Amino acid sequence: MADPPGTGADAAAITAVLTDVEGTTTPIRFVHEVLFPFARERLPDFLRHHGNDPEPAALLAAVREAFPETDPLAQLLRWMDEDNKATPLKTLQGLIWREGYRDGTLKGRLYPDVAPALRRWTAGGVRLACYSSGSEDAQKLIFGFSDAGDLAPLFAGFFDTRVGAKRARESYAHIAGRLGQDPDAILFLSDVEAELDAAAAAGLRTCQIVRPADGTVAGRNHPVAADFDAAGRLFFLPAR
Ligand SMILES: CSCCC(=O)C(=O)COP(=O)(O)O
Ligand SMILES: [Mg+2]
Repeated sequence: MADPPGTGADAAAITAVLTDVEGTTTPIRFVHEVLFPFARERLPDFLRHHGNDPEPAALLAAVREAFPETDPLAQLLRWMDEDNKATPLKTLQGLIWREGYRDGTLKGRLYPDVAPALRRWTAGGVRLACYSSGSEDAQKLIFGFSDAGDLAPLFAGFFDTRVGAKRARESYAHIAGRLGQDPDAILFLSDVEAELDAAAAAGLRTCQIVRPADGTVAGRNHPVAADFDAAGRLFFLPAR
């Protein structure tokens, strides 16, 4: 049987892996049942205590500018209800999670295949980067305070919605430029087909991670792997 497109021994070597978080490295339930409620519960108190600190104040100003008629706290809570990926909300969530990771209340949850694969791939010379709607800080925290130890030093880059939307081709072209890699030497791993379509349109190689525990449905347009071990085998990533 033919190899799926972009895979197989004759395909160009992968020199960088770009990974999504929710549904790819991390169970969707952890994000929606632990991280999001944690930030929602603490948001009013956080703004009371830190609303005048420079970073939160600038984020509140951005919310006010976008919705001058609405109380910023109400707008942030509405975005949370909608799982809206608005940059000020995602940045504030990261600031609130930081307190939880640092005081030991939160620990970043990763699927068990993720940390060993990331260690193998980077030890074998592959550059690793993350692209999530969660803020750059939130990404550093989930990998830095993960249940498999501090994995943040394995990453050469963290990218969030400030580079653009995850379903936009231009975002992936921008990330390839920032990583200094040819797009077709970068493998993007995600559970979401629309994100993979955008990455493929920018010339990146793609693999859909279809985690049974997350109920991900396999699409038709991209090679599919059930976990990082299978993705590594499909794309000849370093195996030891
Ligand atoms: C970086 S951990 C928090 C993830 C998050 O806030 C989120 O919205 C999930 O977005 P993703 O792009 O990783 O699906
Ligand atoms: Mg995802």
